[in-house]
Amino acid sequence: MTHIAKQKLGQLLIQYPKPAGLTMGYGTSGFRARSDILPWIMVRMGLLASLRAKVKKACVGVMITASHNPECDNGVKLIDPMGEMLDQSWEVYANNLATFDDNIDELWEYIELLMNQLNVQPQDEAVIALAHDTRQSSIPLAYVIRQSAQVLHSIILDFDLMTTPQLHYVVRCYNDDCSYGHYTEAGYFDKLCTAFQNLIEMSPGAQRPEQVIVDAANGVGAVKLQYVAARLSKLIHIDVLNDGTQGHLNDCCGADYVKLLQKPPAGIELRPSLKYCSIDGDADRLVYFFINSKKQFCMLDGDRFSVLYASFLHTKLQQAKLNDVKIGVIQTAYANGSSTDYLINTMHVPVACVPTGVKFLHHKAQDYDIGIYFEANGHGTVLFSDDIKNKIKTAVDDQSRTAEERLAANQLRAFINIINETVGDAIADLLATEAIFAIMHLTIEQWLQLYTDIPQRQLKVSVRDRTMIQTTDAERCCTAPAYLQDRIDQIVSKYQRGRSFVRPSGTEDVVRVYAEAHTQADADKLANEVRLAVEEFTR
Ligand SMILES: CC(=O)N[C@H]1[C@@H](OP(=O)(O)O)O[C@H](CO)[C@@H](O)[C@@H]1O
Ligand SMILES: [Mg+2]
Repeated sequence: MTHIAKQKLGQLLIQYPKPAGLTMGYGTSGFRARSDILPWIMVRMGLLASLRAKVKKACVGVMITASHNPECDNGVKLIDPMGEMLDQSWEVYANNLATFDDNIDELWEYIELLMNQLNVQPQDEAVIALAHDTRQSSIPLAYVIRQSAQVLHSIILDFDLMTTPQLHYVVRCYNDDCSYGHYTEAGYFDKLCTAFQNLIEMSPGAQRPEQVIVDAANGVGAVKLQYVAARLSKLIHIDVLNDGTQGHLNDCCGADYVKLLQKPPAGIELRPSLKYCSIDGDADRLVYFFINSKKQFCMLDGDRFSVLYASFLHTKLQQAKLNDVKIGVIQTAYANGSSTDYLINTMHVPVACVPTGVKFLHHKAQDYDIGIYFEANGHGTVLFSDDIKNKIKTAVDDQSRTAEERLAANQLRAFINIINETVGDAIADLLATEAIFAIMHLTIEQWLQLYTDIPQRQLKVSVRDRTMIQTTDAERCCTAPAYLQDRIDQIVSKYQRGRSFVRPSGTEDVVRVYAEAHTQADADKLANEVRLAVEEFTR
């Protein structure tokens, strides 16, 4: 049996050779690169997913996507049984597997060593949930995963075309005996749409949600949103633009484009008093935007969702008389300084700062009864502890409570069911936000007015070797190259409300520069000065 498995793997190594001299690492969001150089890494990841599933005796997910990257790129990320990102300790195995060339004896020896260490057998059961985005390269890459996972006798559940958060959701449901929902796409839509409808219908005086126009980045989210739009058409008017019928994936559109360039997607003429959103290529990010009466472009990013959700949840907890609930917001260094200030000093909500990457935010959010996490780019969700879920459920059924208290508890329960707790989910976040607008009678302008962003600028710098840049303190302080941080401090000190940091990207071959200052001109100037310093120190 082992002999046949080794032989099959040997054939895959010949069929999908590793390009000479190529090194790759499991970054912020798995492996990502130009799609034509990826098949060999899929061979390794099919094996890794199988081993993980055997060890956990549970289904694990494999998602083929490069999210907001250009269409020519692709990538692969693994999903752990509870719908979380792959445990960090396993990134080491991913990286080790990626170092092997196409020598079958050496690779097989390592696989056997791992199986020994992990105490699993090739014939142990393994179930892998596989899905992909709309990229042309995705289906062939998913096929390589399938072939390689079968070497170790894995069973493949093929979910075909899905958003990343949908796959996280179905993996969780499959392993959770469906207590989180049914492990199908229909189950996913059912849970979210029913909860949205319940929340609106149970809330007296809720306004009918206003029309929302969504730029779907020409990606997988377009198809899925169209389904939601049709299903909820009596309650909310969702229009989908950039639906993939004409433009290219993420090309001058999508959440990353809008957030980074702080302008609307190309070709969309914004009309006053309408509200717009952009999602990204795998539909796990969301940003809102509109044009104000002065014809200025206004954008609401991930930081704004944290504030909105914290405020809604806080209000409902108070109305439900559920006290002593530990709410916290988790941000990264990219969060606008004004949002952090508003959360801490106006809303009195504790804020934690962690390194970039959803895995860090998600992990930290588990420390709270209600942990709200968002990256500034619009990726985020809310985690509710079992304890708070039980308290809310008990409050709903508690006849000794007033009708108002029970209603608030019921609204919380419906809100929890809209949210995809496994990972940030653009569709879930859109429905949650629209429900809050309707219940709280809030307009997008009022949401924006809660605080004023400090002007900011992000730049990408191409350097010889981005790993020369090392950081600490949730990436806010640079430890290498020596004296670069001193230089940054010196530059920042010249600017009113200045703040800046640099870090190597985990998904692109660039160093990212972030800068904030009192005016946009100053933020641009500060970012540029820091860029020059990075170039000088990495020459
Ligand atoms: C500044 C920024 O937005 N960085 C993004 C980006 O990571 P980088 O490591 O910065 O390339 O892609 C990640 C995956 O989508 C996302 O988690 C992260 O927030
Ligand atoms: Mg994404």
